[in-house]
Amino acid sequence: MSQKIQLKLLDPRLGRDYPIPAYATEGSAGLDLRAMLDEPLTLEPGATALIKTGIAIYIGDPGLAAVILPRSGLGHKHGIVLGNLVGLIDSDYQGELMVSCWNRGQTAFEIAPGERIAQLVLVPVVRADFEFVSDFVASERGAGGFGHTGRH
Ligand SMILES: O=c1ccn([C@H]2C[C@H](O)[C@@H](COP(=O)(O)OP(=O)(O)OP(=O)(O)O)O2)c(=O)[nH]1
Ligand SMILES: [Mg+2]
Repeated sequence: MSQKIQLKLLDPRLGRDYPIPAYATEGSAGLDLRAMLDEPLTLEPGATALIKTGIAIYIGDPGLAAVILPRSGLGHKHGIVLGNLVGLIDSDYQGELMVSCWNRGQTAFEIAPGERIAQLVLVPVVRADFEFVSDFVASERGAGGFGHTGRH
């Protein structure tokens, strides 16, 4: 399924020096986001940096949102994940998409200008229309959680 989403290119290097945002394959769920840095950035172990992506999107529909997720190769091999673990992009956000890059690894990692550092996934959203009650109809689980059903 696809959906028209407005996108602004905020950095002139996109479409000139680096490809404009595009899905890598027909089946890709994620759209890679690039680090619009002016020079290489070394992320020391444990360090976090907020990195511009050079793009803004306006989702516009409250029934949709986007999430920013780590790229698996960077996360698994180099420890480069997100400082907020997952980024949530509200449907009414119109600012530049920012990526909080966190080096959770043991070695420094250099991010090159234009490098693909994370990915954006559009997701459906169901917003709650709360009905305030004082009791719930009993369920099988009740209030049991956090390992209540055992390990194996
Ligand atoms: O990784 C991220 C996470 C968020 N955002 C933008 C889009 C999102 O709609 C907005 C607010 O994010 P969130 O609600 O998660 O942050 P907050 O700390 O609650 O800020 P706010 O008070 O602005 O809602 O920041 C990003 O660009 N990148
Ligand atoms: Mg918020």
